Amino acid sequence: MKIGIASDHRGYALKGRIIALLRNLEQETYDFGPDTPESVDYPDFGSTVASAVSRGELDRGILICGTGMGMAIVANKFDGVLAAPCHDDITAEMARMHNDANVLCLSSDLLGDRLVNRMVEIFLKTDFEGGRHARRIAKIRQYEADARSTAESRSAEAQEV
Ligand SMILES: O=C(CO)[C@H](O)[C@H](O)[C@H](O)COP(=O)(O)O
Repeated sequence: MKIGIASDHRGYALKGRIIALLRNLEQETYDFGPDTPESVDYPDFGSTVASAVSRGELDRGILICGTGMGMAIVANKFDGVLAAPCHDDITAEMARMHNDANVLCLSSDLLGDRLVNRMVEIFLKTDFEGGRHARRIAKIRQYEADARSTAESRSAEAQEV
């Protein structure tokens, strides 16, 4: 699986540990930064992984900030991205089974290393259940398509001034 990972400064150390885990699991892993633990803004790094997932260049993304919430908020702005801030093995499993999440958002401040390892493995190996859940995801995709076509028609209406 092609997996992209990024963090902010708070998630920098955990990013390194997850990259080592992904390599052990023989996943094709791409580090989207940052390269140092200096303070950065999570939208700058979350957006790089989210846009690559949106373009179909990555199968999955993993984003880490202090709580996981900022990364989830930014990642969900990108078409086709279903980013889930998960807190334990159950939310990681449900994010895949029911929500077909393609981006896992983790908290560096609140989760222990063993739990994070378990969550990452669950996130990678759990299949989407489909069925009634596919109908619900299709509705979310429709909202994205509607927003896209509204934006496109507004820009088509724009007059030169
Ligand atoms: O986005 C967040 C809140 O959900 C993250 O926890 C960030 O890592 C945090 O806001 C960064 O804050 P800092 O005080 O600049 O370290």
